[in-house]
Amino acid sequence: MPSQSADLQLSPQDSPIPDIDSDIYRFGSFEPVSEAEDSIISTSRSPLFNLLLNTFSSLASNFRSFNQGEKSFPLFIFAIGAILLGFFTNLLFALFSHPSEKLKSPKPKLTKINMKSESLYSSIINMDKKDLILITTMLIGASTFIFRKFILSPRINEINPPENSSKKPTVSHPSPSESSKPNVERSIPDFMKSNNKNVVIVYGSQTGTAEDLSKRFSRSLQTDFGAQPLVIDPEDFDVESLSRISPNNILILMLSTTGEGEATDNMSTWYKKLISSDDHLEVDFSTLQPPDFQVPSDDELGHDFSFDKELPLKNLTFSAFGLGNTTYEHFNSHIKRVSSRLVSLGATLVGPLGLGDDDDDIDDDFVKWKDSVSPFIAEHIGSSTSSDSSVSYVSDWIITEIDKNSTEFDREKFNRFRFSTIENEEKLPPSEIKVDNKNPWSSKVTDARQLCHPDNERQIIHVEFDINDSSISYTTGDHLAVFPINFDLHVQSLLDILGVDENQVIKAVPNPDSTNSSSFPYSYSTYGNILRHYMDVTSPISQDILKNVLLPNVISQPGKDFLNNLINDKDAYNNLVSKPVTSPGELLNLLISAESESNVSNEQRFVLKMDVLLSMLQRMSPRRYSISSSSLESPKTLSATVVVLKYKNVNGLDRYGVCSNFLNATTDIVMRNKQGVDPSSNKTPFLPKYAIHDKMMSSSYSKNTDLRIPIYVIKSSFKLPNDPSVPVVMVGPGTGLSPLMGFIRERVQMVNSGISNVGPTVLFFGNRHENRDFIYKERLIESFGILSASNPDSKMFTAFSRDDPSKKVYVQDRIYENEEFVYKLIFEMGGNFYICGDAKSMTVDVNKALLDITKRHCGQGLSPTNLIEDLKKSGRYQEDVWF
Ligand SMILES: Cc1cc2nc3c(=O)[nH]c(=O)nc-3n(C[C@H](O)[C@H](O)[C@H](O)COP(=O)(O)O)c2cc1C
Repeated sequence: MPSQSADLQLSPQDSPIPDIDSDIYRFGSFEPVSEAEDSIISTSRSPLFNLLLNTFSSLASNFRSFNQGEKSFPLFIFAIGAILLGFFTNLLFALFSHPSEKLKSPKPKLTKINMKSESLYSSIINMDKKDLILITTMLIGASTFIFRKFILSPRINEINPPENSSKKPTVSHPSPSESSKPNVERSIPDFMKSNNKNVVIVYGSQTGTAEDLSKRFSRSLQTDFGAQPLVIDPEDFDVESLSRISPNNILILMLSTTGEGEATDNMSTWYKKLISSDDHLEVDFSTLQPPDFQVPSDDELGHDFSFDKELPLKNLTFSAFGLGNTTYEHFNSHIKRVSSRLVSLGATLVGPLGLGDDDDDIDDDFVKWKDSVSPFIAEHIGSSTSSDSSVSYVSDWIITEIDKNSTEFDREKFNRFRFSTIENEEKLPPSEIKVDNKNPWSSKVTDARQLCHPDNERQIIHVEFDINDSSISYTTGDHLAVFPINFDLHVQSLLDILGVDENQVIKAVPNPDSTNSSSFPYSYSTYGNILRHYMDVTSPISQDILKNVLLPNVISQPGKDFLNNLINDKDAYNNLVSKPVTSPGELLNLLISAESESNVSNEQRFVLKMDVLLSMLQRMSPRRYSISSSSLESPKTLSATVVVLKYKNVNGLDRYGVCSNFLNATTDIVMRNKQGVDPSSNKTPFLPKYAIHDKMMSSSYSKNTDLRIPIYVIKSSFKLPNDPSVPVVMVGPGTGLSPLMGFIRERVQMVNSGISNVGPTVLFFGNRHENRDFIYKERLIESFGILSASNPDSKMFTAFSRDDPSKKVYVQDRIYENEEFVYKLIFEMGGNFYICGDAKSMTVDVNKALLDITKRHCGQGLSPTNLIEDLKKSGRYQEDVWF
């Protein structure tokens, strides 16, 4: 793969690692400075002044490095202790080691002091009481200022543990506004003004849904109401500029909730500034300090408006839609809190607050909200309705075919297998490259193998990534996000409809008239690569995109009729598109067939252009998996355990999960690269076909070429207890075993490293057949051998549901069989309980089992529901589940 070759030459040792030990030595013991420095310092300042200055600067520098995550909390406390110790030792040493001098010397006259030779003692002795009081006050004052965060808000560390932030690499994006100075490039009103926009849509999205809905909403506001919307990522703009948005314009928030009721990563800076509280779920806004909002200039406000410091968002009007899932405890809490906060700062909410539920039909929730809120928005901005709107379709992209031999062609920017949004990233050392969803790291796949018997109904695979050459770090229980490559079937059908050569170089730049402000990572690519790597060519196209993008590009009446039927009749759309999960290529072929059947003339026939196609498709979104390795055991390698998704749709056609099948295809490549054997020679070829698989398996391709896949890590709160002696009871059937495998290996590692008090580790694992899909069998047996030797209460219970057709057993049955043991570990010994896997049936059944056994064993006077509630509140009940 043509990526990162230069970066890979760098070993982690090449990266600038802060020298922690020397920091402590230097600050704590006042290591002598060089002669040159010495002369400058000693001729200009007294030793006491230097001591104070050094102490303050050491305190400040340590605090800065801790705050930026370069230093862990224990190290930081240690360093501070050493500095203060150094300060007082120097002070006491100076006073007590010169008793004779103290006795002998009368107070020297100030005019006689030779600064170069003045001792610390003499500079102290020269002070009168007032000086001492002044200096002591300064020291206390400065320390209070430096540690104000801890003094005023002692729980800040618990929310943002420095351990996590310490793993953050140096950020190479332009940082969000650190001062309240308006930065024109990061100012929403300035950007709106220069682009002539009157609606700004801000999306907070973790996996792309909110981003996609924002773009759809923007297009429909443009087409239906002649609005001039702009879709932005909050990471690129300053929240402080909201106060300057023109009262005649409108802000629309489209925010999804993630984690346990948390803000998405791209909203985290805005969120922290708006709701800077240690308890993000229950906040009394009146006690919060608002962000340092920018003061609008007179010409930014009409004569009816004024700026009010107490209500800095008084001139702001906004609408809001949240994306959430009712199965989560804190349903849509992100949008609810941000909206209430804006209102508390004076902003006005127009239309209903939309609360989309991903557990049901979030698309439907969005469409209903959009239809109800759009007239309010149009009225606020004084826009016309579609009938007299002149706007129809505006492409998001301007696409130009480029001759590879022309001077316009920039080879440096061509076809990088990288999603990077960072300029000149390849010139930076890997340790300085921040890895996140906008900037994943193409990580080397070091292992990929199938875990189930080849005849099993479904395959589960183990994939391992090497993160040694990147700034990625993880802790056990975190999640891995993977960007897949599309399989050939849908890519090829789109290339055929476009009628282009997939290797033709093209330049794709965002259309300045479009509402979409994002761009491809590199502007030069090929038709084939854009469709393979960057776009979602599998998910069905929504009704409003059919209406706003495709319909305006269809000329023939039969073509329009075909589309209008899908746009206006929800049942027709469901039957033809959503239920069969019809891909964009399949749908376009149906349109083309409809025209052919009606004998539409060649001039009238639909012709697909790349810019129209790109405006129709969603961006490729990363797929999220629980990490199945332990960071204690393998900090530089992480693994995922993935079930390969294949099924037949309502019409009996094959449907494939894009990422799981892609990862499955890598098992061949890895096996060939590792063992030099060609595994596909003796088995039926993989379906669906991936070009990368065929290319890397072809005889002309070097076996030494690394297979690299773009990934990043998402922090999770699914964690083992800090105290290793706490018992853990874990339930994880199927791939639910994934994060629990990481937990088990972590505890094995603890035992192996000599920790003698590792508490009981109990696993309930289940699958269909013991001899076909008992994944990680040998590893589990080995692990529980070690764990039970260290603690006899460490046990593994298995349930294989289809081995005995007369009696199906599931994990919850094993829990009932061992209910006393489970109750004792959780409620009598204060253990943690973990569930991982399918959120619908399995989680419900296991929760019922937990409640039942609690009822039976808790005894009179105790409420089983309260006990379970307490378990949840104290963080001892944790779920990592998927839908
Ligand atoms: C790991 C994870 C955590 C989530 N946590 C919550 C939550 O606490 N509350 C909620 O209402 N929805 C929660 N959701 C549901 C998402 O908000 C919902 O699926 C949304 O459509 C995702 O939008 P996005 O793709 O723009 O990030 C969570 C989803 C995931 C994957």
